[in-house]
Amino acid sequence: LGTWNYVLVGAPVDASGTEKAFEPATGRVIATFTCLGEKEVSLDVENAKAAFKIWSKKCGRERCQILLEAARIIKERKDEIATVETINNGKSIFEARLDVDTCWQCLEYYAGLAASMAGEHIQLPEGSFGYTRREPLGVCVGIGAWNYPFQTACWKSAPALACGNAMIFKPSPFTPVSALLLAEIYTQAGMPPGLFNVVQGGAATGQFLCQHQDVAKVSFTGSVPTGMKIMEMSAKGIKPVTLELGGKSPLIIFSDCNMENAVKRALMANFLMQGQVCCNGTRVFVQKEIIDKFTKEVRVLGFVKLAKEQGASVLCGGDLYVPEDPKLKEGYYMTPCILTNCRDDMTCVREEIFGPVMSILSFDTEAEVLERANDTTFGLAAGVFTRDIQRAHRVAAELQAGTCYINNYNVSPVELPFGGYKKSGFGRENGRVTIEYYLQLKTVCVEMGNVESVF
Ligand SMILES: NC(=O)c1ccc[n+]([C@@H]2O[C@H](COP(=O)([O-])OP(=O)(O)OC[C@H]3O[C@@H](n4cnc5c(N)ncnc54)[C@H](O)[C@@H]3O)[C@@H](O)[C@H]2O)c1
Ligand SMILES: O=CCc1c[nH]cn1
Repeated sequence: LGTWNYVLVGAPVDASGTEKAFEPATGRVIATFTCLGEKEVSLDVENAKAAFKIWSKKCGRERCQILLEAARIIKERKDEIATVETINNGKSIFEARLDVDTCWQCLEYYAGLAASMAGEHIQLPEGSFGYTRREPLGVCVGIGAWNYPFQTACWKSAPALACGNAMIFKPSPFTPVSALLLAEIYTQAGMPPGLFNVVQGGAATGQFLCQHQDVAKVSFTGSVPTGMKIMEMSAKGIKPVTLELGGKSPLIIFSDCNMENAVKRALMANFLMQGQVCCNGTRVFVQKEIIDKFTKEVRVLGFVKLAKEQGASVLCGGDLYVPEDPKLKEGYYMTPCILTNCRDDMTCVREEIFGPVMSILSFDTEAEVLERANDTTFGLAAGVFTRDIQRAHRVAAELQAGTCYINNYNVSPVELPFGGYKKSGFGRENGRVTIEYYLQLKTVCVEMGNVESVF
């Protein structure tokens, strides 16, 4: 790929230094970029405001057409986007391609909704009436984490743009590259310049964006500590905020489950994307009667899966791993780790590790496992494996999590809302409900007769 130097908005006038982006597989520097300062951020907001004026006047059908064209281009450029993502993020090309699929699907989905957004007509006495208009918020800011760089940019921008907003997106400084491809694609599809802008930088640049008086909303994906700061800054400006934060999600496996499915999905719930998925089911509660069988099977399948990927005999221990290929010697690797005999009070069970580490915990009864599963400050996701349909729904209803999976884990169809309970955040991405987070409601009250004064 060579080395890139991106300066996105004119010449930097008060930029706060540069950052380097790496290829985790080899450790090489693939991009150097300027972290934008307050003046560039303001210039970007001005550009976005100008674009918003044009875009917000378009009808839903017109916005739909442009989003559909962008979705088509993403499909056409799928391999290129996935390759960039793999180089910069380190995920496998197979997973990166799946991510890109979720992105064009997201654009298609919100394109479909764009044309159907409508208010209500309400009849009042004496022929008077009211109606509601669903209006965009203005310039929205999206701030992303590094684990799903292109997907996060799409999941935030598609509903925002479909609703008629502009968006300024700041990717993580670890993964600054693929969001630029999205900006290029949106422009190619026909969006006005400045409607979707990418701003590079770290915490300081993020703060300038959140604090800008003309920013109407912030949608943030990242860790709980940063989410708290974003919420504080947004509160000062009375700005609505969406927080998509971390988790430590429980996956409950009852003894009556289909063992093969439970084992396969427990692996997916922990080792997808090197374990760096926010909703991973890293606390695996297994009912006592089957814990020995489950532990044996999960290890066997783990060995097989890894052996296939790496072509070698594999450890299951969370050690640093140095590949034999000399090109990969400077990269960042560890072997997947399965911990058994865990207790609820252990740090590995309580805190988000954000790496390939599965903790297996034993339980006896449904009531007990529910109490233990919910005993966390997080509430992003949860899963249950059982053949008992009543129990499946009873448990899903009791789990304190924004997404509950029954007999599956770690699927994120764009049609279903995704987001957290408790400290895992609030607001949603995906699904019809997300348009509520990018629209404001105006009531128009219309008098058809004469009016009196009480004075
Ligand atoms: N719930 C979800 O949908 C979801 C999805 C992906 C990742 N995550 C979570 O993200 C975390 C990992 O991502 P990370 O390490 O990049 O998170 P992070 O909180 O360190 O950084 C996220 C983003 O915030 C920016 N940032 C940092 N400090 C800031 C500040 N003071 N003001 C404004 N912006 C600031 C960073 O530059 C980055 O772009 C994990 O906890 C993971 O669970 C959640
Ligand atoms: O990392 C969390 C976001 C996500 C979950 N599944 C796909 N993307």
